[in-house]
Amino acid sequence: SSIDSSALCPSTSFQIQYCGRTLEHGEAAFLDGVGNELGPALKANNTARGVSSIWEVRESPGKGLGVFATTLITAGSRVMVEPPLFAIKPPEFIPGKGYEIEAMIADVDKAVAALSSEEQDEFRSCHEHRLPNEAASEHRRNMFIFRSNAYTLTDGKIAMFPKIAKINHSCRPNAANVWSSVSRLRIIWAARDILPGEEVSVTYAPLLQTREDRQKRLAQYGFRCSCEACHDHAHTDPRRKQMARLLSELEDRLARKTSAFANKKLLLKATALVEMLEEEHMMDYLPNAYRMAAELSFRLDNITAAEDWARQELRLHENADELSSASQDAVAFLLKTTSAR
Ligand SMILES: C[S@@+](CC[C@H](N)C(=O)[O-])C[C@H]1O[C@@H](n2cnc3c(N)ncnc32)[C@H](O)[C@@H]1O
Repeated sequence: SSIDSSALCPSTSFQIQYCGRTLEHGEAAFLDGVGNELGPALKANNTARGVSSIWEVRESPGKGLGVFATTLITAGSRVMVEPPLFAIKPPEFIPGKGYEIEAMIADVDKAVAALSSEEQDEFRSCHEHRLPNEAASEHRRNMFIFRSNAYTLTDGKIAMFPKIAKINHSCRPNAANVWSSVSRLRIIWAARDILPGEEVSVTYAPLLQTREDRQKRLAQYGFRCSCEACHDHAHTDPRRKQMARLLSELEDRLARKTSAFANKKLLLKATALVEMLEEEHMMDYLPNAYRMAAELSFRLDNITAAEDWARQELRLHENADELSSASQDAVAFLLKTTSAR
């Protein structure tokens, strides 16, 4: 049997950060050193050891376990920060077919065997989804757990984040899920205020798709999403299609030279896209939309507007990690804009 690569990547693949990391190793010793590298905000919320004053893991009706806020988690603040427990290099990915499970089983078993017994317990506490034709035996259990929870990395490796793996999916998630290749940490931050008792959610599928397409992807995890965006699909599907259309048109046009006339029209579209994304707190797409509005303003010689948009982009990247390459890239853009004054 084989796995579709997307099944190992419970999130959209926006830009460099999403589902992607330049992972080298997942060392537990790194956990304690995290705070120093990432600054005071992260130190306060560093939950890598799973001891948190701001969230707890408990039963989520119909979803198995889930992560719940125990206090108000304000928009923009970090919910969870975790280094990889381990990562493996998968066999070759065959387009349209996926990875050969058989070829991965030994590597996953070996990686799990190398963990401490505490870490093995943590790994085995993660959800295991098997397809109906996959026998209920101990054999391959590690592989099934891995497949149900791990994230694909940009360097081709696949990694396990057992605490973050307890977060359930929503097509209107309240948290953003970002990999910082610089800090080698996966960071979950609040896309909007998360109220005490509210479940924390991330997305396992690209959000700018119709309900039907999202459900197809989510079926790989053995559930059917019943979030409010899915319920309300008559309204959300056309909006998400419209956002996807705007995004692809803007990306396409901005990759080329544009006239001032075109820039004015495109800027209106970028602003409309930003508004729709902001309404739904879609943090996977917003930084890109802000950047496009900034770039168009810049092309139109409106430096003040370009700076404003660029600052909005930077703020979102910094919510995750001010040291990330995305933050640094946004700073570079802002500097370029400012020096054009
Ligand atoms: C990465 S795990 C999330 C944590 C999991 N609930 C647990 O008990 O460990 C993914 C699994 O959680 C469940 N799940 C996640 N989001 C869900 C949702 N929106 N509705 C129903 N089940 C969901 C599915 O069983 C899925 O295979």
